[in-house]
Amino acid sequence: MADRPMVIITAPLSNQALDQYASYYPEVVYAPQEPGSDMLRPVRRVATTPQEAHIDNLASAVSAEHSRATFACGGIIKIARPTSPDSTPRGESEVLPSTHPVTLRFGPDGSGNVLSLPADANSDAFWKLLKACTPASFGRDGQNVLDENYRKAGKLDVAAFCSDFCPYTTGIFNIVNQLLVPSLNADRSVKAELYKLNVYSGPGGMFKPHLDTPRGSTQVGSLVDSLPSEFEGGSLSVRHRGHQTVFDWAANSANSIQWAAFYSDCEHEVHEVTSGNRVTLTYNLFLVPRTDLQAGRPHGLNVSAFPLAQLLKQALHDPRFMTSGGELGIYLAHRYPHTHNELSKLLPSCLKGADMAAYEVARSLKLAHTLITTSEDSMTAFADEYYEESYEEDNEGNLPLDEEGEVLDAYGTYHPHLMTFEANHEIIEDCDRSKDVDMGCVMYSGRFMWLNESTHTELSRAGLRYGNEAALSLTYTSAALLMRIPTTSERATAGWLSEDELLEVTAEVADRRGANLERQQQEAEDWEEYWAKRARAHRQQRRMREGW
Ligand SMILES: O=C(O)CCC(=O)C(=O)O
Ligand SMILES: [Fe+2]
Repeated sequence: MADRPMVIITAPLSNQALDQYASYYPEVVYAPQEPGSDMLRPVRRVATTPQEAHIDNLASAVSAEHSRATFACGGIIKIARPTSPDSTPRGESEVLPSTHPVTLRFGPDGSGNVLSLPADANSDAFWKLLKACTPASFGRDGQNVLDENYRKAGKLDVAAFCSDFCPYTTGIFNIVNQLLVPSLNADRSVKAELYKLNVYSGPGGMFKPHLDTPRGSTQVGSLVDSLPSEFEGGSLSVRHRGHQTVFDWAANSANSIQWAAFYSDCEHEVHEVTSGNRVTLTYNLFLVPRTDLQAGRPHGLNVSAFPLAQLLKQALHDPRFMTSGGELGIYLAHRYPHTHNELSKLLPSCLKGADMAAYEVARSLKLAHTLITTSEDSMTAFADEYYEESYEEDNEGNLPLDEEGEVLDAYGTYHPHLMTFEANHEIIEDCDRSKDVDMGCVMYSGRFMWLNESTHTELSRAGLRYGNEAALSLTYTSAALLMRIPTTSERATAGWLSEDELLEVTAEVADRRGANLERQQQEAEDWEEYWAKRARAHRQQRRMREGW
């Protein structure tokens, strides 16, 4: 096949699949998928054509954006105690921000009792707080459950307490805003809404791995403030795409407020509190329109300065890049809450970090683009149904299929969303191309190239089942951005290429096609056999993973 399938980065390969694969791509370098794993994956392919060089460059720009993406941040604010200046070393108090002790009022009407933290854990006021708390439930399989093996904590709902601690005045909020909402799009900001007071008491207080249940489509994250109250243990681990940040607050717990903020799609857990009381305020972080813009103030980022934008531009100018057009795909770094079939409504306004950067790049280059869901859970049922009805007739053979008609990529890996994508295409067949983006669908062109891998299926499995509240109608989904790359002739019309460049590449392609026809046929047969084998292995893996 002269046109080798152009999918560049995808799921790991098993050793078994390697031999066959290597005969087609001898230039690939393989490395273990993770330390100790016997699964290997291609990590570097030496580009042999201009087309491959563009794809390599774009892929590394995407991975750089993703790895830089900040998913959690945190800090400390000392409690200044004017009555006992010695409790805070001099030099330190000058450098670190400080605040006053925190006053809590709680009780049925939020005002019956008063507790000022820090306080003696054996004091009456402290005991009253512990007594006022009720056991904290969490969401499991759509139900609110109390299970002390999964979460052992007390809680006060927001209506049952008030406090004079404010994340806005202490500066926490500004940091969260700067770090978690990149200033790409100057008309957005984040707002914190107080959610609960929790007490994790030692020994035993903890909350096992979970994702915070999204409480609205604009929720982007959570903020936890640990109030001054001494405890041991109780560290908070936050994970995202194989990276982990641990917030260990025990050492400074007695006399400071310590905080952490993280994106909603980060799995996190509170490790066991071994002694003392870990008292926290939790806030939900929502995206809101920014209101502090000043007329004439420069805002917004120059998107064309992104490496991805520059490289993509170069590629579009090159007549040898994706000659017959296609879809360039980027799996998003974050997951987003959405209701079924409503992804396009909620996104892109909620896109975060690297995802937003990629989206803005597509937009600024005026490439048709869309966001598709890639979560198996929500979409396979739809895809299967579609397949039953009409997939076979509609498929032109552009994508490799296994014996069951599942869509595979060039490495034989099953991508459920490709099927979904087909289905979308069918449904919007008659619609106006210019409306594709609004409708959340894209014309199917038969060519997909992925610039990165989807890692979400492996990560945060707990998040699918455990939330901090029973899930309502919202769930998290993995998603991908697809950009439609125009064919060379479309690019010539749009001014990306000159007529001469176009003629040159058209002649080149015609020559190559003629000379290689016979070899193409042989290779196509080999590929078909390879895909069928790979699909069998993949299905077996899936069955094993899902315990069929
Ligand atoms: O207390 C913490 O550090 C985190 C609590 C938490 O994950 C939650 O309330 O959902
Ligand atoms: Fe949580």
